[in-house]
Amino acid sequence: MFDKKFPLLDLHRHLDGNVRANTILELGRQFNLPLPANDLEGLLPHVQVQSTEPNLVAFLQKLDWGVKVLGDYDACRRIAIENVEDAIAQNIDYTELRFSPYYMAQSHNLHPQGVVEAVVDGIKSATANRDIKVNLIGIMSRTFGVEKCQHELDAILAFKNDMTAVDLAGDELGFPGELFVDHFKQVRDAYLGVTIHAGEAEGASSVWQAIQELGATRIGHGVKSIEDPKLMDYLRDNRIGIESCLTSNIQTSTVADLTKHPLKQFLDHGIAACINTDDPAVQGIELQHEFIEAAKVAGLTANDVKKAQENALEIAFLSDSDKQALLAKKAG
Ligand SMILES: O=c1[nH]cnc2c1ncn2[C@@H]1O[C@H](CO)[C@@H](O)[C@H]1O
Ligand SMILES: [Zn+2]
Repeated sequence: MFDKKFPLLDLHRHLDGNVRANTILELGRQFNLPLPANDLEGLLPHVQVQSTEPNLVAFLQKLDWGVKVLGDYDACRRIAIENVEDAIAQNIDYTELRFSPYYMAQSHNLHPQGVVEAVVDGIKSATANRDIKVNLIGIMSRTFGVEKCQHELDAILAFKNDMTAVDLAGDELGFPGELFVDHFKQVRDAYLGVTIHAGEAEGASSVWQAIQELGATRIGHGVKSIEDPKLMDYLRDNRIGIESCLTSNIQTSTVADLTKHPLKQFLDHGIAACINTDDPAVQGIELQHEFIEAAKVAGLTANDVKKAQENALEIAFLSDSDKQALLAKKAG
C-alpha cells in the first residue's frame, strides 16, 4: 500500500534487535555457548515475541540472546552485514541502523569502541556498490545507568564521523531522561543529531523533557504525546519527527491494539510521523508488513501512508542533497 515510486525508509531499526535466529544458533555453536535450544523451533520462543509482552522491560529481554552470542568483533561485523542484507531484501532505499555498543560488548567483555569499529566496518563493506544508503545511530542504553552510558558515549564519539546521531533507549521508567542531560550536551557539542526513545513507557512529560533538556529533534515512539494537546501542537509547529513503530507498541503493551494506535491522529494533526520497524527479528515482522498490513489495521489510508513516507524523508538525518538524490533515484 506504499508508493513504490517514493523512497522507502526505515529510520528506527535496532541493529542489535535484529539478529537472525539462525545466526544466534550458529554463533552459539561457534563460541560453544549453552543456548536455551539447539534448533530453530526450540529457540524461537526465547528470541522472538510470540504474542505480546506485559511491558517494555519484558519485551526488551527478548533481545538478550542476540547479543549474548557476540563472542568477538567478527561476530559484531557479521550481524552488521546481515542487517544490511535484510534491509536490501525489504527494498529499503535508506535506513538508519541504531545499536548500543556496550549492550553488544558486555557479555564477552569486548571493548565498546572495538564493537563500534566492527559495526562501522561491516556496514561499509556491506553497502559498497549496493543500492542502499545506511547511516548509523549510536545508542546509550539507559538501563546500564549514568556512568556506563558515559563510557558508551565515549566509544560512540570516538567514531563520531561515522555516526549521524545518538539515541537513548532501554528502560524509560527506571532511568528517566533527566539523568542524561550532560551526556546529550556532549552529543550536541559533537554536532550529532539527537533522537530519544520517549513517551513509550513514560508519559508526555518525558517527550517534553527529551525536546527541551536533551535537544531531541526526533522522538522514538512518542505514543503518549497524544495525551497532551499542547505537545501535539508543539510537535507539529516545530517539525519534531515521530518515529512510530506500530507492531512494537502492541508487543510492549504500550497500546492495547492497532485500532487504538495514535499514528493516524499524529498524521491528521500534521505531525511529521513516519512508519518504522524497531526490532524486526525479535518482533517477527518486517518493514513491508508494517506498511502494508499494520498500517491498514491502524486505520491509515493510502494518502496517510504516502504522507508517512514523505515525513520520513523530511525528518531523516540526511543533507538536502542526499534527500534529492533519493528522490531522483526513484523518479528515474
Ligand atoms: O522499543 C524499544 N524501546 C526502548 N528501548 C529499546 C527498544 N528496542 C530496543 N531497545 C533498546 O535498544 C538497545 C539496543 O539497540 C537496548 O538497550 C535495548 O534494550
Ligand atoms: Zn526502538
